[in-house]
Amino acid sequence: MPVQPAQRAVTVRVPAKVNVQLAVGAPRPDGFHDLANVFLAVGLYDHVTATPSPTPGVTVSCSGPGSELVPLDGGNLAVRAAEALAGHHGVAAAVHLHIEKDIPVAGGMAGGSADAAGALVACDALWGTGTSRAELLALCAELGSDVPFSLVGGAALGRGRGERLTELPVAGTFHWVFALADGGLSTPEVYRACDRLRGATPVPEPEADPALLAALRDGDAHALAAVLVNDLQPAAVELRPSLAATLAAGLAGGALAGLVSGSGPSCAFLVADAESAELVAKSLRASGTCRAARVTNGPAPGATTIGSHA
Ligand SMILES: C[C@@](CO)(OP(=O)(O)O)[C@H](O)COP(=O)(O)OP(=O)(O)OC[C@H]1O[C@@H](n2ccc(N)nc2=O)[C@H](O)[C@@H]1O
Ligand SMILES: Nc1ncnc2c1ncn2[C@@H]1O[C@H](COP(=O)(O)OP(=O)(O)O)[C@@H](O)[C@H]1O
Repeated sequence: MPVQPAQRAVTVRVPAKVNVQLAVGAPRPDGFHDLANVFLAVGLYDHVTATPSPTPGVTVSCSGPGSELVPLDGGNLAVRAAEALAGHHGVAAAVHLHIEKDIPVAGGMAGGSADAAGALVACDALWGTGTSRAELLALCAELGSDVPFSLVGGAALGRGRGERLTELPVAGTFHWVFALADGGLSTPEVYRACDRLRGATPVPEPEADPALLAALRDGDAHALAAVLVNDLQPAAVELRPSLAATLAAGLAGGALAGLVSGSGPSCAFLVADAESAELVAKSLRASGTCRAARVTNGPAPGATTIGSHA
């Protein structure tokens, strides 16, 4: 039976992520790095709404914190996603995307990737193109290394440049506090700084840590805290030395462990429970070492359609 297109606007909710392990290999000839990237989706969300447009093409608007930093042209990853889906199916795109931001922009929490995954799912429903999960994942991987995970959510190990996913079992809920920083860090610049800091030191093949996978599977926050690791952290801290004080403030405030989230500059603190999360967030706010502190938890679901509306 042909898929019936939705006539009205479609809204999709998409989560942020933290990398609980980010093992980075040597640079590849194509400029990317092979990774063992253990993603955990957390409950800070952007919302992407796709509305039929009377004129051909893809337009975008954005609201919420940091929206002034989001490009509103073809450089927007959500616009590229809608264009890629239209191209894949040979349909003419005529859509307006609205992004309601809550994921910090350029914060190492995959906000642009989330918006791309959200736009794919929203446009697919709006256009009734019935794209299979496998096709969606392939489109995601073309858009960016982190985009497949934004679609899938939960927890997953990303191999290759992070786009080849194996979903991971997780028991229970892990509680987190994110310390948000003013301004962003450029992902390519952080990878370049990582290479520079390593110099001629031989770089081992990145491998997922079995103890970390077991901690996720067992829902053991103390065990996870002992093995959190981000190979990009020294580079992020070198580019933004103030992150050292942020990391120290979270630990002094009672976090089990802290690390830079992906390429930064957001810092993620794993805490024992929801009550400790509030205390650590309060302590971080009082420390003056971050712009804001947000309490959340994971795993969170991936891109989820939350409604079709007028
Ligand atoms: C570091 C991570 C950790 O999950 O995320 P963020 O913290 O930035 O969100 C990712 O590897 C970012 O993934 P994403 O932001 O999708 O990167 P892409 O658009 O694919 O690539 C942007 C640039 O980052 C570098 N890059 C990215 C992925 C990778 N495995 N190796 C790289 O060297 C390359 O310089 C590339 O040109
Ligand atoms: N929809 C989008 N939301 C946020 N940033 C976007 C978007 N589309 C493109 N960008 C660009 O991507 C850069 C990285 O943003 P983001 O994905 O939020 O951070 P990170 O790569 O650190 O996780 C931004 O500086 C911005 O120029």
